[in-house]
Amino acid sequence: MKKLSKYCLSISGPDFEQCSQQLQLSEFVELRLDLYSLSEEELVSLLKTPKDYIATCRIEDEKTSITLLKKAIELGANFIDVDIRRTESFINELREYSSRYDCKLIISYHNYKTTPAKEELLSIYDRGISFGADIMKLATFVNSESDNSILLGLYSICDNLVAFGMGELGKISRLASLYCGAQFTYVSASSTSTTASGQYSYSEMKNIISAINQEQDKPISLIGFMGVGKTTVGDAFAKQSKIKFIDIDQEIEKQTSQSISSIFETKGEDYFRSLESKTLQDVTTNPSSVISCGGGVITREENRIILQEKTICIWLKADVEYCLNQIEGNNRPLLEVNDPLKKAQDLYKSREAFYKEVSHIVINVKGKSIAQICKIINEKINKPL
Ligand SMILES: Nc1ncnc2c1ncn2[C@@H]1O[C@H](COP(=O)(O)OP(=O)(O)OP(=O)(O)O)[C@@H](O)[C@H]1O
Ligand SMILES: O=C(O)C1=C[C@@H](O)[C@@H](O)[C@H](O)C1
Ligand SMILES: [Mg+2]
Repeated sequence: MKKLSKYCLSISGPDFEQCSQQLQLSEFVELRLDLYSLSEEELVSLLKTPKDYIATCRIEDEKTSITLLKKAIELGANFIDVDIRRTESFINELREYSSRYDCKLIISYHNYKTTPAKEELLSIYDRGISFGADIMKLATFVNSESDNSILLGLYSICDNLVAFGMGELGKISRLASLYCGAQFTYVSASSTSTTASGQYSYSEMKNIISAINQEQDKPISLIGFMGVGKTTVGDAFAKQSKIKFIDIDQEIEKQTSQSISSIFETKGEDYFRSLESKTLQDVTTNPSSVISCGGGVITREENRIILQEKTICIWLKADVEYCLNQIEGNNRPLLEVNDPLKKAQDLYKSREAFYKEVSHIVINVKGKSIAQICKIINEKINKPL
């Protein structure tokens, strides 16, 4: 089956004109056959839509519902939605009929009053799957924040699940479900044409998700103490993700044709810090990149603001001994003193709070291979959509 849109627009109708108008808004829709008043001809025209759709019919009378859903299956429904409270023969007949076509079965459970306990929801889920559901849908009324946690927590245990809360308090779960593993979420054509309580409108949901994606479309920056692995991990992660790698120290060396040590020696730390700030400012405009920073980048406030606001900032964290051990034999200008361990400890102490303040993600790297660190980065920044 081709990839479906994540937003299933539930068409409220009720007449043909309204249905047709709402249908224009999305590539994936739910046709609520119980909500419309259509002529036979209009119904057939609707069911023949080239859009992807779920056919749902909540008319009590099982004979009428079966006739309508079978028609939808024949005319191109991608899914039919059947309530778990229907008789077994109803579910079996439709499962058998849909399997003859390219149509999947959603078995749905609704509770318009409350969200049952996790164990009860799991047993309903199991029952739906044992009836042959391709997707099990759980929609329950949310009366408290913990109800949202119950619903969203099911995603870590159940596959092929679409679970979300109804009502105002449950609204956020309709969005969050996409980030937990739901294949799609239901939206309405507008705030006045919802088919269930708490639905976002299609445009509202798209705007929120596009804002979240934009927020995630920032370069990744790696910060942390000298020798912790920023350059090595950054380079490896960029190669693996096929995105650009920029190392601020290397960038400065390229631009000045001078080594970092030599800049420190001839022009001093302040001069180096200004070059570092300018370079950071320039390179953070590239969204698809990994930027490895120098260990002291967070000492300037202007840099901290950039890292925090314009990048997804990852602190590679380890103790000073680990870091020094990694750079043994390599010169770092700030550590060319009589007692490098003491100097490094003092530097670390003065910087630790800044690393913490600026970073959005912290990774303890001690004892982890470069590949393991890259895997963790991938998991932590993974974009759901
Ligand atoms: N997780 C790791 N496992 C094994 N070796 C590592 C790991 N991380 C870094 N190294 C090694 O440690 C050394 C220092 O790493 P790297 O130069 O990437 O640190 P850095 O954080 O960029 O330091 P600086 O702030 O001084 O630029 C390198 O030789 C690198 O190969
Ligand atoms: O910790 C620091 O202040 C530094 C770290 C290195 O990456 C270089 O940027 C330079 O040695 C300064
Ligand atoms: Mg480095």
